[in-house]
Amino acid sequence: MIQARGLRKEFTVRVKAGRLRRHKQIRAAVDGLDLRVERGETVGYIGPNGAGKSTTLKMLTGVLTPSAGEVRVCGLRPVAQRTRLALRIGVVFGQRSQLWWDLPLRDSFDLLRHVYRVPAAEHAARLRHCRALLDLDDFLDVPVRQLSLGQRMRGELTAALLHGPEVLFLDEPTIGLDVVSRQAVRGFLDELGRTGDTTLMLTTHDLADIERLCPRLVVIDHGRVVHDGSIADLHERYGSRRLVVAELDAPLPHPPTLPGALLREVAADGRRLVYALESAGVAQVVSGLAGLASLRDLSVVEPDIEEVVTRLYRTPPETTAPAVAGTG
Ligand SMILES: Nc1ncnc2c1ncn2[C@@H]1O[C@H](COP(=O)(O)OP(=O)(O)OP(=O)(O)O)[C@@H](O)[C@H]1O
Repeated sequence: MIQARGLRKEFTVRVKAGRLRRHKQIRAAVDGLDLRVERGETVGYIGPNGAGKSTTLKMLTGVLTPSAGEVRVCGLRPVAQRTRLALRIGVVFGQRSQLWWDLPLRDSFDLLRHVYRVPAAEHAARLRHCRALLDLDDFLDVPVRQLSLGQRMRGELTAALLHGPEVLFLDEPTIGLDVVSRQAVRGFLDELGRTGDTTLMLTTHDLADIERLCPRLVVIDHGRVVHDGSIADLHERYGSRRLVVAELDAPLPHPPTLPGALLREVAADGRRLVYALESAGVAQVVSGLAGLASLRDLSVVEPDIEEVVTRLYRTPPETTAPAVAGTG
């Protein structure tokens, strides 16, 4: 559904060269991007501020003309075939609206039916589905300008889906939303992704979005892909470890050394030990500990996505290991 090869976008910027002088410099916001996304995939497209995510989405949706490289979405060239492409994709850019500001949401949806020439029955069925899942009924008759951000975002999602797009692009769909709206939007996208009919590509800074929605993560930095794979691949690559946390009835004279596990932490009173699993499994560590001490409580802590993403963003792109191969 999405294919990009050597995709590049340069911008000319003016940089300071002395007290009053400025000279022009060309900067690549996207620098040779290769990407292939299959039908029905959900891809999280993440990276630090200024990495080139929005610029990529703008090239994929035909808003920006690439400086170099090839790109196809639904087999179409986004800029040259923008009108045809618009019928096959949906776009939700958090900062922009595709709704009519002074009209009630319901009327915006109706207008979109005419813009996209969607048969009435199809339109009604999709709208029914979105109304139910996104709880739109309370504010369907309210002018868009009076909606809260969360209500508007639910309206934007509906608007983007009423013509039955094959690919949905979302730029920060949960930014600025309260907890309830965020959960509603996330749950809706999760369901949409699971049905497998719609290909989803979303940018986000919200790690909960990533964990809930994205079986595949493409991470970019300075316009280049630095990781393409699952969250598990990311943990693997950065050596994230599951932790076994043991609470003891009484402290041991020396915290035990266990094969295949690294002692990470001992609480001041010696009753709480934290082991990071290396080659050992949970069962091995637990039975090792149980043979040496009386255990009060045990828990296993999964590796933290925030920690691994922080480490990934801090690693300069030149020194980042080659990307893990994604699907296709
Ligand atoms: N129209 C423009 N003119 C000049 N530079 C631009 C333009 N648009 C983007 N850039 C630059 O390109 C780089 C990538 O910007 P982009 O908006 O794609 O990043 P992003 O990954 O979406 O960032 P964020 O997470 O902050 O939204 C940035 O350095 C930005 O300043």
